[in-house]
Amino acid sequence: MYQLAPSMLSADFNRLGEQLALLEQCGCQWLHIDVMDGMFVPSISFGMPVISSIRKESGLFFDVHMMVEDPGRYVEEMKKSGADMLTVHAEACRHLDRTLQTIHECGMQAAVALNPATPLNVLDYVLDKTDMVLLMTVNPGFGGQSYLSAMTDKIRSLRKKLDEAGYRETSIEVDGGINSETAGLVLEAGANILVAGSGVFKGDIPSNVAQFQEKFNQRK
Ligand SMILES: O=C(CO)[C@@H](O)[C@H](O)COP(=O)(O)O
Ligand SMILES: [Fe+2]
Repeated sequence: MYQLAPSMLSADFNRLGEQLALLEQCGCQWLHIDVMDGMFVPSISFGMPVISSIRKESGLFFDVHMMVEDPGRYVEEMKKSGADMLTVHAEACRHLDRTLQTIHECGMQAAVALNPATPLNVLDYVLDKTDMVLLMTVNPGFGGQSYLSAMTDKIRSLRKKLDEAGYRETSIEVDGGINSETAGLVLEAGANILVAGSGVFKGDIPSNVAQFQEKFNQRK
């Protein structure tokens, strides 16, 4: 399954409802929502009130990326706000296994995010509780950065690791610097969920989305 997950951080917040509706009209199914606390990453973005508000109108699958220290504190509230999947950073969790378990108990899908410099072996004992792994392909905190080329090998190694461990169904999401040029590289390496902020919202949204869909179609 391939999915484009447009990152709301790059949307025009004056026209948020309109732009989210347009994504659905273009055939998108996912929305990537970056929650930043000014501690785990330097920026502060948005939180529960914004998510609850867009949930009232949107049928998109809410893929919430928690760039927050100790994200286990917010699992229940995120569920109430309308999150479908909660992604927590391994670097931000003192008890990663427990946090993943709580996310499942609250009825959401659970994902683990890794910063570019974090090794894959932190996943070794939590794969049975992980529906998706998010590999950061830039350092987290800001949209509009360039793809780190060293991440292509990391994606490939993760796909191999998941295959060898019998987790062929686990998704690999990549986040940061993904556009119609880098999309081919990450798909070839084994990613199947592509987050794109500027790659979707900068310029003409329908034609940007169509370019990603074409890349997916070429691989089917
Ligand atoms: O999590 C983050 C940034 O920390 C991302 O989800 C960005 O929003 C991606 O933006 P682009 O690199 O695609 O512009
Ligand atoms: Fe993100």
